[in-house]
Amino acid sequence: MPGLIVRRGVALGLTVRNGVASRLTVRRGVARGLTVRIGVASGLTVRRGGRVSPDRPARGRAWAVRPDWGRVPLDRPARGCAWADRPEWGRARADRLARGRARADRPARVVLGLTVRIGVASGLTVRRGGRVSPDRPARGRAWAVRPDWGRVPLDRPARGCAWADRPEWGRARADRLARGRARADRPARVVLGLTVRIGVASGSTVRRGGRVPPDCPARGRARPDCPVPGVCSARSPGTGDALGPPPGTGDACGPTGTVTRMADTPSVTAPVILGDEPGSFPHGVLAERHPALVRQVRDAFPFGPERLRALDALLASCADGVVEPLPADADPTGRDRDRWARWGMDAYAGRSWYDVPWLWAESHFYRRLLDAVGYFGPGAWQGVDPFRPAKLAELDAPETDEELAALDGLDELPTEERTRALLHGSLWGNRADLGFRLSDRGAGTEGAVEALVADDSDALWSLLPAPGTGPAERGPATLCLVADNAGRELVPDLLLVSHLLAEGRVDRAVLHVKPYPYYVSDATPTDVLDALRRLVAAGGAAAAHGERLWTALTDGRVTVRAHPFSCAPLPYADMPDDLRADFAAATVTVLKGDLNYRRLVGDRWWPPTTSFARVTAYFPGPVAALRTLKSDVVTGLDAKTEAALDASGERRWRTSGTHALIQVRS
Ligand SMILES: O=P(O)(O)OC[C@H]1O[C@](O)(CO)[C@@H](O)[C@@H]1O
Repeated sequence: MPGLIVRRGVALGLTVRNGVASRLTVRRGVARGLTVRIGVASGLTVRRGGRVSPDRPARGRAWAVRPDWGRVPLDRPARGCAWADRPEWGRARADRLARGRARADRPARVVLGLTVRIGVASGLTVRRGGRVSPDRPARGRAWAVRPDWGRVPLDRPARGCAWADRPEWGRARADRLARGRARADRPARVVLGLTVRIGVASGSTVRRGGRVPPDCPARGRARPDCPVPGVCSARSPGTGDALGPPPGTGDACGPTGTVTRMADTPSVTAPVILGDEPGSFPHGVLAERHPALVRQVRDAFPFGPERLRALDALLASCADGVVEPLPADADPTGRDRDRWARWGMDAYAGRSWYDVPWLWAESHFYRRLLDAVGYFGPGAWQGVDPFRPAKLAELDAPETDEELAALDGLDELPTEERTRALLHGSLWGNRADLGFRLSDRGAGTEGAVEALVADDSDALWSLLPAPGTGPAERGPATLCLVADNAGRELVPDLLLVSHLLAEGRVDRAVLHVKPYPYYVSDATPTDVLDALRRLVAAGGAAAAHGERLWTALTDGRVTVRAHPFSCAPLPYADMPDDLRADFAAATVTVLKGDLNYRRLVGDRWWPPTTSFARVTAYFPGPVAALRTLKSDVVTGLDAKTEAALDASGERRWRTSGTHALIQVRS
């Protein structure tokens, strides 16, 4: 219903947090501060499509008011009445003060806000080694104490005694509460901290336009009978794609245009990972890896002036610019532009690459890179995979020869061991990722903790029929394997499929690959053919697998699918109906790799002990993840494993690819 919504509210909150962590320098200090911020902002956002995500200030929870000029992104106020309010004049950024309910405050048109903050912080930091500047914190200036377990990055407290304190258990993040003196608090190893927060926030939001559920605007508090987190426009016929809820939230549109949580999706959620924290892994991917990739592709082909200009423009944009709509010539059919519009382009165009969900930004980068090289044509470069030379080089590498030759020895092993070896080959094959190698020079260090941080392989095997039982006795068993990288990952994936077919543990396999080159080495149909040829040409046991797969492809027991959603910048919770039906029909769906994992659980700052089964409850059938850890998101760890990883001193255990997991939801 088009309309006007006015919201007002006041929230009071008190948070007391404390923590102790251990190792290394000693700093002591007490800071007291009082900040009063008053902001008035007005801005105008023009959107097409009229989608409005209403505010969801839950009962008893504070919410954020952000007086930004112009663009207003997500506010995610903390659980337990912390609040977020950052009156940045200029580029608006997301506040992620703590885990908790997310609230989208996007299409705000006029925002008035008043925040009073009172803070007391005291702390003790112990450091060994490293460089310590004892003269800061200076008298009269507050500084931040952050009782984080694990990595402690930059704190930049505000001028005039503002203070930042964000006791996240898990990965610490930068606080950039305001411009002002920065102070590096990095290699702290022992941190004791106590934080008291007292907050009062009041604000009002006025919105015009869009579709607003009339029963939801709360006064002071949201009404408990107002569970609708977003409003949908009509479904786009034939695509199955949902329109309406903020892209990447995991919400979906029901057929009537109302928003529903995906069935069984846990109501508790966590902040979406963004790339806006200098020094963080996602930021490094956007700020360093992407420009490096553009340069690499630029040097690898004899592109003409037009392509070179496009690559240079992408180089300038991807590190410092904003997301731009797809140009008209990027997609002669127009279909892809429509898809990207549904996948969030309208909401994100004009925003910094760093301020949109990291998954979205990263995925979109690859789409732009293909535009720049002329992949979508028309022209001589149409359909030329810019990553193919690297993929082929990997297939031809001596390491691949060695791995294929080792297959000959596998036949000696009992079936169970062979099955395990092939599963692990496929799992660890995920480390062979060309994009990842661009920046991961430190990977390879084995830590004190078991490399496999979760192992549900027994549960995986229990989903498949026992070897030797035929489909006549128990109905056909179908494996959906959602592949990840080509080359040295795809080869062991194919070997696993071939083995399971040979053992009679699956009768059919559907191999999902990407419709176009993506994340450097992700497998496309062409890469499947290259891998198959490589197997057949290798001789020995490898060739036998290659021939078995060849036959299975020709008789339909193995099929290859390249669904457009495989290159969508969204979580699987937003998958369209036809893909959902595919997964629903499978006996089990195995998702390979890091990117698929991010999309499966949602690319969010979950506490690592969050139940994998809960966050994947929306998935339409039994699902397994085989992944080496190459980005921050992780779920399903037991508390002991998490503690051991944090205590291990391997600061990059989430991102270095040294650890892996096999997780299953039956
Ligand atoms: O090939 P994979 O395992 O999906 O890994 C790709 C991953 O690599 C990264 O680009 C970083 O290593 C992540 O952003 C992404 O999730």
